[in-house]
Amino acid sequence: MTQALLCMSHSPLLDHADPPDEVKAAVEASFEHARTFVHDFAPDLVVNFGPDHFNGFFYDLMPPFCLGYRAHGTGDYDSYAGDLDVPASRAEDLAQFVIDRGIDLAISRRMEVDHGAVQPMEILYDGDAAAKPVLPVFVNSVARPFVPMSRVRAFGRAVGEYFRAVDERVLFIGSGGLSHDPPVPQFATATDAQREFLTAGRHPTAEARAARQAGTIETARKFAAGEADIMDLNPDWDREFLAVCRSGRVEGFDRYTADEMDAVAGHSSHEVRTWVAAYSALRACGAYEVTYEFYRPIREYIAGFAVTTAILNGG
Ligand SMILES: O=C(O)/C=C/c1cccc(O)c1O
Ligand SMILES: [Fe+2]
Repeated sequence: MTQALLCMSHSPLLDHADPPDEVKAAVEASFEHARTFVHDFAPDLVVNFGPDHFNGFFYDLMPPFCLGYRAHGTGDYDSYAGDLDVPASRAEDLAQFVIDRGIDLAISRRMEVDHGAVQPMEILYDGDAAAKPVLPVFVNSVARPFVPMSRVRAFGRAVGEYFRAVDERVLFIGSGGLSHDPPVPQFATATDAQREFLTAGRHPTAEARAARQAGTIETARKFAAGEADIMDLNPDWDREFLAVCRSGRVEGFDRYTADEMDAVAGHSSHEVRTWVAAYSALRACGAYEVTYEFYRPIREYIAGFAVTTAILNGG
């Protein structure tokens, strides 16, 4: 009975942008480290805290957290398109446990997950996000209103408490960029057409999907060339966030507020909520130590890009 953690940034631009060779090599080395860590740990089960970018979750019904009893990859940006291997009765059991602890967790019997959720599993398992049994956990990271970070922490803690006494090797994954501000529309500033998409844009046409993706790819190209009008990455903010992860004092996450994150780290910096949930889950299992940390601000990927691993002390 043991637990471990892998938190990493994702970017749909990994295969659609061309950073300098040295950057690509450094990122690939961090992925190789993650693979070795996870393969050595050999999890029986993965708990995957992931965001969504208006591919699976829309404003017609937007929960702060949702556990999938079944899940299917949307295949956006050529990401994994297929069913995940979700142990449904396990998911039902976890949901009841978490709800009994006062967390209003939503559930889905037909969840759709996008690149943000599946990319770590794809990187770990040679493109196969169904390679391991996984409990897919959506953490709202792009669509206001956001719950306070203390609630994300409480949610992660409840998930961790469930696994503390379980006789299995459990890997908590958190998937999200640190500071970044990709061109995902905000409801408050969106056009009517964008608002309709944000509310009910599920299953777009191939043309609509291609246009969206081409827009992001072009923004990334311009951002790397210093020509895009999106907010810059914030390496200082990223390093401070990583320091809280490293400290083991997960209460330190509570000081992050949505308004300040938007202002200094970009509208998608909320993806660190997946990290907060994952680190809080691990902390609920015991004191931990961060065993690996990689960080680069990478404009080509529109991401403060980090990879960390952690194990329980003495683990
Ligand atoms: O969903 C999109 O169109 C863009 C997503 C994106 C871009 C850059 C970094 C990320 O973490 C993303 O999810
Ligand atoms: Fe993302």
